[in-house]
Amino acid sequence: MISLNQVSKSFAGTRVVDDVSFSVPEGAFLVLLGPSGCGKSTMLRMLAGLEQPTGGQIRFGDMLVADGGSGFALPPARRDAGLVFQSYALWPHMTVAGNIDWPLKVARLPAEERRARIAEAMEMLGITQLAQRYPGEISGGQQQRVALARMIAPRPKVMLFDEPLSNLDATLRVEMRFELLKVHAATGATSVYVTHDQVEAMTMASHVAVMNHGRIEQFDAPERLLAEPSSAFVAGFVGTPAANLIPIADGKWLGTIADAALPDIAGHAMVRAETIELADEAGPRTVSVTLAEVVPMAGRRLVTGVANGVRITAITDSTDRLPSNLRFRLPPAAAAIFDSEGKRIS
Ligand SMILES: Nc1ncnc2c1ncn2[C@@H]1O[C@H](COP(=O)(O)OP(=O)(O)OP(=O)(O)O)[C@@H](O)[C@H]1O
Repeated sequence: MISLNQVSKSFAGTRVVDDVSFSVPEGAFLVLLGPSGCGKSTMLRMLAGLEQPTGGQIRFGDMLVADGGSGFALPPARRDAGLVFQSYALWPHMTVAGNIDWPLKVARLPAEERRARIAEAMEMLGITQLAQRYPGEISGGQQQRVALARMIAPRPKVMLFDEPLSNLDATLRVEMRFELLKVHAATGATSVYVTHDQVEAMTMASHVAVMNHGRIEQFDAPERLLAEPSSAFVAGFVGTPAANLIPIADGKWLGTIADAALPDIAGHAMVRAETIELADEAGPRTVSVTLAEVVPMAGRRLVTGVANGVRITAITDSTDRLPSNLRFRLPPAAAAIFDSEGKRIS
């Protein structure tokens, strides 16, 4: 339903979005995931119509909304798209109901229809009892619910979210993820959600576009990013904990521990934390490490050690004794191999 064809964006000659193409079906929940500065907000702003691409086309269904080549851009108000930011941007002098009513007024809907839509949106976000309060009289989490209600009231076909939960505390953030998905499912809209938080992406998305330096590293279902990362960047960015990327050279782990199973190249081997064992004694594929940290996680422990300056994380049971001379035993085969440019080769 949303499709991008070779979309690029430059600011003063610097490309911040570089040749991006993908499409998602109607009703998808697409997450644009990547580190700060990778171009995800710029992508979202181009979808909203707040920025114009310098190259390529954006379509919502059959409707062309922007074409960098010809300079065509459908104005934001005619894209049937709603946008929610990190800052709630509510009108402080209007009540909750007034804020939600505002886009409906702008769209010149009849008063009765407006009243019904406000009630419906407040009901969906569980804020009916706040209708007559002012933004200054409600909490941050409630303000974000009002911002969401205001966005869905006009029933947009496309919902755009720019890190909408990052101002909320951790508990509220988890709760709001669920609320947001409920709203997404109830409206049937196609959503695009920007975040740098991979947990958010993994728990919410139907499709994820992992971005790095303005390009899409991988466009896939969340579980595929974990199971089959297409680059070292993706492997190191997703997962809790992310997989280890251990340098290899000349068929040796860390350039020092020979292993016939390793290819004779310089690059990185992906090794999942749960496949590393703790060892008391030296043996095949064991690496001496200096203990760096031990972190409890869901009844188990993440044990991180450093070997040759490389941090390696293993998962152990909480009851396992940590050897005084800590060693990690690497698995017989790496889960993936990446070349020196980070491209997956096996
Ligand atoms: N209006 C602008 N003029 C010039 N450069 C810009 C403009 N907007 C964004 N940029 C640059 O484009 C790059 C991508 O920015 P963008 O905000 O899209 O990244 P992001 O991935 O959303 O990062 P963050 O998570 O920090 O918001 C950055 O280097 C940024 O400085």
